[in-house]
Amino acid sequence: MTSLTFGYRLKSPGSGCFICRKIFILIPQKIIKMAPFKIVMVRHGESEWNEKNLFCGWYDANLSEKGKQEAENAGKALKDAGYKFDIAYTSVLTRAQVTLQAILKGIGQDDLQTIKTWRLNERHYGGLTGLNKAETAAKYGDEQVAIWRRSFDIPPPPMEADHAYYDTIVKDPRYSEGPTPDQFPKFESLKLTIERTLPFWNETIVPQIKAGKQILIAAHGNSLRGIVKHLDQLTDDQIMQLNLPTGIPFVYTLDDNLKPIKSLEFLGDPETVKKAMEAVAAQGKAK
Ligand SMILES: O=C(O)[C@H](O)COP(=O)(O)O
Repeated sequence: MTSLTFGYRLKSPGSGCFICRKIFILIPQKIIKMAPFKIVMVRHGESEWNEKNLFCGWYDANLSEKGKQEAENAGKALKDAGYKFDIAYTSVLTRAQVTLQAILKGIGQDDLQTIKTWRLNERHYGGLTGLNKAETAAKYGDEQVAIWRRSFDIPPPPMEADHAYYDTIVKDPRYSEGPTPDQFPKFESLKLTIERTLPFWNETIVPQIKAGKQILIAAHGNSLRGIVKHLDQLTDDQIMQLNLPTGIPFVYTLDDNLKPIKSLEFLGDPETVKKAMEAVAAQGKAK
């Protein structure tokens, strides 16, 4: 059944009152209008490796104490704004999943259907994984680190088989169902990240949006930057400027063609969001 929806919907189609259900049934298909759609995304809370300022990528860092608090706050912000979801998507990495669980607990939806996929993982930081970002900038220069962190298509150096975290990542059983060995990255630029995130967005998430589902995605700084670039059709230069803060949910309002009517609306005080974004940008500068 399809619902007639203008503005923000708090319940899934058909879950409303008897009269509303009747209206859904009686409205002829051709005048049914679904848009605007809303989708909520959130970067995980601060991880223990964010706290230590280490390139993390596919290393499975836990949330720091601050990150757990951020995740709880994100749940509170969504609860206060009245959000309920029909389905959630996250990566296979702990920091995103724990953030999602804290949010779902906060909004009273602990048991929400959740899909986990490696395609929403953080970008793979290759040979930089485990290095301190400020120390790397001191060694190679702020400019080089900015290129590694934020250029669209220049990747970091590969993670070779003798890298300290190679086995931990490549042999991790969570990847037994994918990526396949030839898909398994040794490094990723944002461009490469988008190449594995976008098929999941298009094939799995888009049909759910179009079906009128309320969706929450808890993922990572760069997998989400890829989705933002795609939605807002940002140029390769424009996306370089975007730094997503940890643990602050943001909302996209999309039209029938899934073009943004409103982009990146953070559920947070603008000054706090601005400072958090600046702090992320500054992580790659030598002290
Ligand atoms: O993987 C990481 O190190 C971070 O989660 C994202 O890092 P970045 O902001 O340096 O791209």
